[in-house]
Amino acid sequence: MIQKQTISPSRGVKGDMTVPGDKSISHRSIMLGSLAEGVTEVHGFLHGEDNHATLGAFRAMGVLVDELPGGVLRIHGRGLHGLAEPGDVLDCGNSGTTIRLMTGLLSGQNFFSVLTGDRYLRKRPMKRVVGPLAAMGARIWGRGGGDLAPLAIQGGGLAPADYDSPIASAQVKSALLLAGLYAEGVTTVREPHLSRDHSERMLGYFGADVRPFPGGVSLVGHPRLTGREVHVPGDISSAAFFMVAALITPGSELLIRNVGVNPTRSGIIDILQEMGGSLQLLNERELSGEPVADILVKSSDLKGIEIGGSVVPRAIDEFPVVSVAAAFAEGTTIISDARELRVKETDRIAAMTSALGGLGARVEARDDGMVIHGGQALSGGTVSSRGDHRIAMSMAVAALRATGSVTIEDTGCTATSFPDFWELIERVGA
Ligand SMILES: O=C(O)C1=C[C@@H](OP(=O)(O)O)[C@@H](O)[C@H](O)C1
Ligand SMILES: C=C(OP(=O)(O)O)C(=O)O
Repeated sequence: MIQKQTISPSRGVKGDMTVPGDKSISHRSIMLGSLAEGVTEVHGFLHGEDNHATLGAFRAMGVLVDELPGGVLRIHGRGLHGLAEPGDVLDCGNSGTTIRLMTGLLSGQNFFSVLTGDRYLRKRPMKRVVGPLAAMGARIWGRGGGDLAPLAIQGGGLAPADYDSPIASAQVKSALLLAGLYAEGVTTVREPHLSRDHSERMLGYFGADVRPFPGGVSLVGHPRLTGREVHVPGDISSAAFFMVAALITPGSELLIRNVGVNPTRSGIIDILQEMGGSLQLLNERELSGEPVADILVKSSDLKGIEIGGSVVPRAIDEFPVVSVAAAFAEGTTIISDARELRVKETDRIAAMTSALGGLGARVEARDDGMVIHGGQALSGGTVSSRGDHRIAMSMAVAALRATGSVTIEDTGCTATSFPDFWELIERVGA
């Protein structure tokens, strides 16, 4: 699945498009649909490898899921206590969201399970969920003293959590909330900045008693979840590649329809607008408890800015493509407070510094971010994604404005979050 792609400079990114469904919301729809009573129908589900890993795990625990025409999923919920002990190791593939959220959920089950993943996932830190879940009473074993997958879990007998998370991580928060479903009493998680709140919203949508408050969220254990129809909006993290493509390529005008603009995810819009980007939100509405809009983007002269603090978790997956926007902006962009980028599918600070630098951009890596001196022409050349979907797609965007063709190596990874990325980018002007 290695593959490579060559992209030539573009003469404009134009059209009217949609992006596939939100990856985070798609994961949660399978999880909560499986734990609910009755049927959940999921429209707009993201059929990517990460979400299929989650789907496979629930099927392995006895959940019946039909695939209807148009990619719609019909999940036959088994109720909070209806999952069966899986007969084999559950493979989370490349997906951090799958393994961390499942670790929480499986901590609440009265059975034994083992979670693993691919060679990238097996290097990512799991102590951030294993530690607080163990404090709730879960028994979890893993390599590296419990920090690395495979993880073996003997769940059950949980006490509620009252946890101050040192990092703003929706995966940590969600793992504890999912475990909290199985604890008698109120589970509370606080975080330094608000991370994406899809779990809270969907738990509420399925009937759980969830109470967000400034600085955190509480959940009452043992709820009764009821199956519902879920309409998944387009993934803003996928739309972000097209936003930056249109902004940096002269002569562009692009309408991206039906994008999720939940304020805990829309940091990319704020960042690009502050850089001087022309992005307009049209037709704002709500879909299954999530805000949605169409986004009109026009080519713009961007300028460098300073990025840090609470916007970082609101745009955490967009920093690779933000660094591309910054490379084509006038002046310097400084990204801080983004140390988390070092523990994603790959070290995204190192990967983008090397890929952009390899084409002639002036980029310095910092411990917790990057400094990008924009306005330097980027040449053609060959770069590697390092097996990380967001790096591959960000470099495809950079290639649209390079002075020669750019070959991106190891592009099969885009199937994790955006299987038709290459067709779509070609359709709008690559
Ligand atoms: O909860 C989620 O769906 C996600 C949370 C984020 O990870 P962290 O919780 O590690 O910040 C994000 O990077 C990931 O792509 C999806
Ligand atoms: C970090 C990501 O996902 P995950 O943590 O689920 O692997 C991502 O999609 O950029």
